[in-house]
Amino acid sequence: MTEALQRTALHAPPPATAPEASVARPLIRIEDVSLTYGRGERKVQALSRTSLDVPNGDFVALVGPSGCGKSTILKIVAQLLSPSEGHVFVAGREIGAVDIRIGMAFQNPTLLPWLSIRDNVMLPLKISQPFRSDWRRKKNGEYRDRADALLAKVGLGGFAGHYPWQLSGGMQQRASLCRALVHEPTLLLLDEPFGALDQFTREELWDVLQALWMEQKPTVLLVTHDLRESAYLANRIVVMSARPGRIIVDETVDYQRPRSIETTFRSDFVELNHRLRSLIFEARAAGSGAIPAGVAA
Ligand SMILES: Nc1ncnc2c1ncn2[C@@H]1O[C@H](COP(=O)(O)OP(=O)(O)OP(=O)(O)O)[C@@H](O)[C@H]1O
Repeated sequence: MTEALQRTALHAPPPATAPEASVARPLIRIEDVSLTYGRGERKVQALSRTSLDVPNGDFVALVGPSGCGKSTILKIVAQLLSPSEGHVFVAGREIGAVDIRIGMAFQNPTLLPWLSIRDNVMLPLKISQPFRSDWRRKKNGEYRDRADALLAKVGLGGFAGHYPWQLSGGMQQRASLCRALVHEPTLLLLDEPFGALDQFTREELWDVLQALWMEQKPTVLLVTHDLRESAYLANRIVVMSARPGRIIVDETVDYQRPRSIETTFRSDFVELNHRLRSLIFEARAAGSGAIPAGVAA
């Protein structure tokens, strides 16, 4: 077993039969989930018996080799895809049985070009309950104030009336974070939200996201290729094997918050990054879903 692997906590999901009263129920439980895209010769197995528990308010980063199924996990949790096998539970009930508010942000800010930044940010209030019922009554008052307050928090106070094309990529991504959080979601799904930004803008947005998370405390699943980003932002970093992906390592990150760029210069932060890097390197080399040498099944 490599030193990197020996030092890393292994993921061990609690048994499905654990008595509810004695175990804090996770907000999200992914249990033995497999997913295969397509059929016949075009079949691609993206996930293989993946299990993950995410407690309410946790901040979990998913990292792993390209194509290992990270975005597929987000899509399953967002109910855009159904698992081929296994189960997903939300607040203890099969996914779909409970309505929870979800916020999402992607690498591409996906703002609607014909709407102002404020109107883009207010969209979730227009389309999701319980806000939708009050849309007509509150859109020019409470909802507008809520969007403006959030925009001010991320440094876009003077840009509410601008259109997306009048903003830089980093500013658009700030607006997209506001849109993901304006309806105070229980669950925030982030798929490489800063992947297209330069390093300095990206680091600024880590701070923005950290501050918003500390204030609202949504449960976050963040997919990222940036290991520094995962260690800066998350409470836990979950490492996946190469496709078909499964979780091979679940590492706790307990740096005090708020973290700052100075945190990233600490020797233990740098060491953690090296360790994650070598894990992913080994997972890539193992390929075909094989578990890197030394990692217990
Ligand atoms: N709609 C689809 N149809 C067929 N195969 C798909 C589809 N979506 C994803 N895949 C395949 O499933 C595997 C997992 O894809 P996924 O996007 O979840 O990986 P990922 O870990 O997020 O990748 P990356 O890090 O490169 O963004 C990949 O091999 C991908 O090619």
